[in-house]
Amino acid sequence: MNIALIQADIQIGEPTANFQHIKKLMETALSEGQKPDILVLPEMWNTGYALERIHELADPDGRQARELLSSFAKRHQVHIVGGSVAEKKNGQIYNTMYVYDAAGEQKAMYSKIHLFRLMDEEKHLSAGDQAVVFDLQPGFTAGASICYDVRFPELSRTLALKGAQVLFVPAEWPNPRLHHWRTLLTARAIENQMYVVACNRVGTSGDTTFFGHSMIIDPWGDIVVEGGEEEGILRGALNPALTDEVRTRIPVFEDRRPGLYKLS
Ligand SMILES: O=C(O)CCC(=O)C(=O)O
Repeated sequence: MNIALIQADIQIGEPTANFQHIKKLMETALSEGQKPDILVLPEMWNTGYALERIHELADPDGRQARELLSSFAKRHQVHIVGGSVAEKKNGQIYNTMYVYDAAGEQKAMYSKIHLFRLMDEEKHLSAGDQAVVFDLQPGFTAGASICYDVRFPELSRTLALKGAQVLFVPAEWPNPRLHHWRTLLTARAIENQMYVVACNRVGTSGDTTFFGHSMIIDPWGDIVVEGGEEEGILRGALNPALTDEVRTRIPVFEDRRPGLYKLS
């Protein structure tokens, strides 16, 4: 399965410009190079972290994002793991991922479970309350997570136990924590013997800079591809058989001792 990661710059508080920009980058991903089976977008690509104005800027019921992703997926027959957008639902704001299949049907929806206090997310957003997996193709299951979620091994392990063979991680992960980004993503891949597909933004918002370094890591922990710090499309491929191969070689899931992992 060929994947294209859209490592985009995002303009803070400018949803109209961001919608146009993301659409253009998705078109570029399809018009250049090998046609991808899956497009992946970064976190909060509609508004950026314009949290002070998020009630006014967020997409009501994610309608505009869903319309774009669904019609684009159908027209170009490509799966889209739609990063995440600020979505307004019942008066609350969520950081929500939508996933579409190549027929333009919504396959999954996931709202970020762990809100990032260092950026005051919890003051402005509401947290999701469900761990979500979805099938990319029959027999190849994916797990959803967003940015800060990757610091919680409990979530990725739960997704792996629910069948995930690949973990998607759209992000707005800034400097100076490149070391954490690389290490945590690699650890999640190795410990769960799954692909990790992480799409980070680039550019600057106020005095925060985002370093990109989107990456695909295989179930053995090797980096398949890693981006630089510029905007662009990053391409790589997933081999669904590799997860089973690695899990057979070192049978971590058979060797777990869940009965001993309790606090009391
Ligand atoms: O955990 C981190 O260092 C970055 C997390 C983050 O920026 C986010 O969740 O938006």
